Amino acid sequence: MPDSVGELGEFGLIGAVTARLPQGPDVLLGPGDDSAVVAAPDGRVVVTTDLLVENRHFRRDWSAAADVGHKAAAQNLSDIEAMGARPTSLVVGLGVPADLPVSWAVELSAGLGEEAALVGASVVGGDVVRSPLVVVSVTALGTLAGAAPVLRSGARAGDVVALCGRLGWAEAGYQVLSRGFRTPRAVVEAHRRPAVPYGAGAEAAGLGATAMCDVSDGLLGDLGHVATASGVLIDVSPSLLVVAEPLREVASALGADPLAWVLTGGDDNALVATFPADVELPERWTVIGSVSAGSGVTVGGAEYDQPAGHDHFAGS
Ligand SMILES: Nc1ncnc2c1ncn2[C@@H]1O[C@H](COP(=O)(O)OP(=O)(O)O)[C@@H](O)[C@H]1O
Ligand SMILES: Cc1ncc(C[n+]2csc(CCOP(=O)(O)OP(=O)(O)O)c2C)c(N)n1
Ligand SMILES: [Mg+2]
Repeated sequence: MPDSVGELGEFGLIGAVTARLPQGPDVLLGPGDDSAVVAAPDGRVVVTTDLLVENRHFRRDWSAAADVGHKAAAQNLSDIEAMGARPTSLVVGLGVPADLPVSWAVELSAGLGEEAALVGASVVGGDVVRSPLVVVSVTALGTLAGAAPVLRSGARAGDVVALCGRLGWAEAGYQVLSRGFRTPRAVVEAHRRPAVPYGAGAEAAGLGATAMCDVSDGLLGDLGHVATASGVLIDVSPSLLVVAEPLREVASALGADPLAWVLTGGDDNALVATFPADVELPERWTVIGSVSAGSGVTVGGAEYDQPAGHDHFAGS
């Protein structure tokens, strides 16, 4: 097989990336025709899209191709989870330079398929195009299986705020990678591949979550969207947040504040939801704050005076 995608050509590349994509039970027709066909017995489709651009979301010298595939899938699958839905399928728009090794594109595609398979979802189609940088545009479809979607707008005064998943890990990884280090491995891996708490979205919906979103830009920033959409004040209690040991270790080596990474670091794709106060939460959900009348997000009752999370156009 030729080494570069340019030598292989468009249709050779499509053949190579679709060769190893297992198809799950929701797929009626997978890759190969003009469109795919996916079952939606519920009569509604949950759909979301997120774009990953080389050097903005990942670097090829920091992440392997499979890591980028896992990340691109995870970032979209977590948005489906955040509606209280179950992901069923992904379609992938892939822009690649002509000199990209074929193996890189194939491993990226395999990473997408493997991450999707963690929730029983499948890559059902896509597109390839020549591009000066690697660009991965993923659209995810999901099903609510008869349930109501959990919106950002449903939080009510008196609710509790609960978190499922890790926060601050990817930011710690980004900080060490930015300084040319490759360890601690756990945080570097967290930057490369988010650990989405699959199934927790539908679980939260079943427990009566009133509002939910995934934390892609940073906890305070994303809770800000919930507070605004719901017309409430959300307070996060810093004493209820876990600052894991690897974060403390990295922060002390870099002279940084690990709590700031937990509060504002992006890329972890945890789920945060509000629930009526009498909810009984499974172990993987932790109460981290409360909802009251008012507006905005506070930390321990006080305004937070640093940027609340990632903004692609901040400082531009
Ligand atoms: N270019 C766009 N055209 C239409 N809707 C968009 C566009 N970009 C973002 N949105 C919508 O705005 C909302 C917020 O987007 P974003 O912050 O990217 O959400 P998320 O963090 O869940 O990916 C989403 O509902 C998204 O679909
Ligand atoms: C090379 C590199 N630089 C910086 C970052 C940090 N970063 C880039 S985008 C982002 C936030 C999440 O991405 P976005 O496109 O805003 O996703 P969405 O909120 O739409 O899901 C973060 C923390 C990174 N992951 N990789
Ligand atoms: Mg988005």
